[in-house]
Amino acid sequence: MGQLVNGVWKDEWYDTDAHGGEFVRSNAKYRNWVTADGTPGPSGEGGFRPDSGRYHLYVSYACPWAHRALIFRQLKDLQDHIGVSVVHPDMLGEGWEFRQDFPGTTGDRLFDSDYLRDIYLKANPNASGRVTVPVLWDRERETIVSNESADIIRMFNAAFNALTGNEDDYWPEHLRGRIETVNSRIYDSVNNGVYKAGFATSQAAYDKAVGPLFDSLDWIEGLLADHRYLTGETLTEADWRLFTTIARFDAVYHTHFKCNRRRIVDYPNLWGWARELYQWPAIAETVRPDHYTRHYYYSHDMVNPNRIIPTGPDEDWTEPHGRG
Ligand SMILES: N[C@@H](CCC(=O)N[C@@H](CS)C(=O)NCC(=O)O)C(=O)O
Repeated sequence: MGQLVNGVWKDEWYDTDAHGGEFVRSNAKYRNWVTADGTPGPSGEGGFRPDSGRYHLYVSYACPWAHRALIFRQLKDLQDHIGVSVVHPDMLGEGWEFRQDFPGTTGDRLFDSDYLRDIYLKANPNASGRVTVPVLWDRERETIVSNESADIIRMFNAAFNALTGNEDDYWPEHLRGRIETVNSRIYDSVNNGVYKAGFATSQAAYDKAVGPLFDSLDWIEGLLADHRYLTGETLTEADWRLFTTIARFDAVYHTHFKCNRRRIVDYPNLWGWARELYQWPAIAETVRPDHYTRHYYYSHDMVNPNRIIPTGPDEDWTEPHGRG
C-alpha cells in the first residue's frame, strides 16, 4: 500500500497520527467527464465524446467504489462499448497489481502493465497521490478521464444513451435534491463511515465513526419501511451507491472493520432491499465475495496481521426478497 510522489512509488499508508487516529480519505484528482456531445461536464476539460471502444475501466471486484462503476456499466448496457481490466485482490507494498493468479483477474488488457500505478504514470509521469480504482481511461487521448466513482456513474447514466439506446435514468431531474441529501449522509456515515471505523487508530476516532454509522443504518431501515427505495418508489443512484457497501457489510465490515453492533440480516427492510438489488438483472455477476473477503482480510495487515481469512457468514442472497 503506498502512493506516488512526483512519479516515484513510496510504500506508505495513510498517516492517521496526523489526524488524531482518524482515517481521512484523499480526494480524487481526475475529474473530467464524458458527455453526450463532448462539451465539458461539471468539472475538468471537454473533448471526451461517448465513442464505442474509446474508454476502458480499471477496477477491483473488492472495491465498493469500483463496484458502483461496474454496476452502471451493466445497468446501462455498456459492456460492448467500455472494456474492463480487473486487478488482483491483494493490495500490498506495490499497490494494486495486475497479477493473474486469482479467478476473475484479467491483467492489464490495454498495456500489459504490472501495476495500476503504471496507468497513472502514463497519464502523468510526475503524478503524485494515491493510486485508486476505479479509473476510467481514454484510449484516444491516452489519459485518465476520471478516478471518481460518483462522477463515473453519472457519466454512464447519461452520456452514452445515443450509442446504446438505453434511456434508463438513475438520476432523474425531479429527485436530484432528495438524492443529494441521501447521498451525502450515506457517503459520510456509511460508505466512508465503515472505513473511518475500520482504519481508526484511536478509540475516539473509532467511536466517532461507528455511532453515526449505525444511526444511519437505523434511519435507512425506517426509510425502507415506508418506501421501496431510498428516495421513494423509484430506484436511483442513491440505492446503488449504498448497495456496494451493504453487499460487503456482514462478510467484511462487521468483523474486519469492527462494525459489529448489528448485521445487515438483522434489519428486515434493508436486508430485503439488498436482496432485491442483488437479484436485479446482470448485477449478481458483479458481486464477488471471493475478491472482497480476500482483499480486505489479506491486504490490511495493520488491521489483521496474521492475514487469516474467516469463512464468512452463511447468507442466501438469492432468497426471494419479498419487496414490491
Ligand atoms: N473517491 C474514490 C475512492 C476510490 C478508492 O479509495 N478506492 C480504493 C479501493 S476501495 C483504493 O484504490 N485505494 C488505494 C489507496 O488508497 O491507496 C472513488 O469513489 O472513486
